[in-house]
Amino acid sequence: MKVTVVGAGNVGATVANVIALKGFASELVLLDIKEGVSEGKAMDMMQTSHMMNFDTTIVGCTNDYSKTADSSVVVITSGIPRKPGMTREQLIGTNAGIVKSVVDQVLQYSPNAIFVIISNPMDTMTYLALKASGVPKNRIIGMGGMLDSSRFRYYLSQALGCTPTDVDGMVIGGHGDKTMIPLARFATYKGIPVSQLLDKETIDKVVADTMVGGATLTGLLGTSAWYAPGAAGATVVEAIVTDAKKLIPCCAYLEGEYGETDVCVGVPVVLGKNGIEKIVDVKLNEEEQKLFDASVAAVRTMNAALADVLK
Ligand SMILES: NC(=O)C1=CN([C@@H]2O[C@H](COP(=O)(O)OP(=O)(O)OC[C@H]3O[C@@H](n4cnc5c(N)ncnc54)[C@H](O)[C@@H]3O)[C@@H](O)[C@H]2O)C=CC1
Ligand SMILES: O=C([O-])CC(=O)C(=O)O
Repeated sequence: MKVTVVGAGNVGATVANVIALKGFASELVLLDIKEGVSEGKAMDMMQTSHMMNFDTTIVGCTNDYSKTADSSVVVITSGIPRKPGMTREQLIGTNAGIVKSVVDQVLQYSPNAIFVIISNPMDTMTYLALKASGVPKNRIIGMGGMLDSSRFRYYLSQALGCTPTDVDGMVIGGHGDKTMIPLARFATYKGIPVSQLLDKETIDKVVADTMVGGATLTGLLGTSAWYAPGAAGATVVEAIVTDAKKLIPCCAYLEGEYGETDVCVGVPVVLGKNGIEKIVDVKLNEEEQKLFDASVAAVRTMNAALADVLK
């Protein structure tokens, strides 16, 4: 299957590299507007193929959408990242125009593509991609929850003194410093509820650290993170391309689920060859539902800023 990644910066190049290493795509196209960068990164990755044992053909191109024709999945990472002290929401002014123009151009050559939106503010960019394109809702997926859940598992493992692979946990809601909802009530260590192993104060700190996980890395790196975001993007693509029916929290368009309509926000979904094949409506308790409603309200406020782009 052919996969395209638009934006060959930190996140896009990492998504591409992890997809190649995983070996599930036959062809991978990397596209950027910066002359030569995609071509150079594609060539550099291809020169690792015999060492890393993958057979994916990676092609780089400078803004040539004909090379992306007939892609099954298109990942959008184009746009600016935040700098220390900024919120993701502050990127909307620049990124909305970029994301809309990329979606339009992709559709000219891949009318049946499934989109995975990564550019920030991701929930609003996902809503924009859906509204601007008219593509059915199952084919527009925002990536945030996979990454946030992975960070949640990491912080839980640090608190438990174990490996993150022994921990399960999910983050829903918006992909923002204040809108994320790590579902501590459902988090487990090898099936044991973490509430039996960690005190409330420790769990509260894990939740707070998870919510600002991206901001913490931005403070350390001077730009936002890419290894975990890249791996998370590739994991979402893998579930679609391999028709894996995996349950992964993703940003999805809601039409009544969780009591919300006309908004894209993070919820657990089943991913397969049709993109979002099912939204799993988890029974939230009163406190979690309140957090979810507040998260959706914040995302809606952000979406209102799209009025001009969507005209
Ligand atoms: N949803 C999520 O979980 C995450 C989202 N992000 C977001 O992903 C985006 C990319 O981040 P980075 O890769 O770190 O930034 P970056 O600056 O390293 O790369 C962005 C790339 O997009 C390219 N670009 C800009 N306009 C373009 C256009 N019209 N067409 C094609 N390419 C274009 C740039 O030339 C650049 O190479 C940011 O908006 C960031 O906030 C980052 C991490 C996680
Ligand atoms: O923090 C950022 O701006 C980038 C991002 O979405 C993340 O790493 O979670």
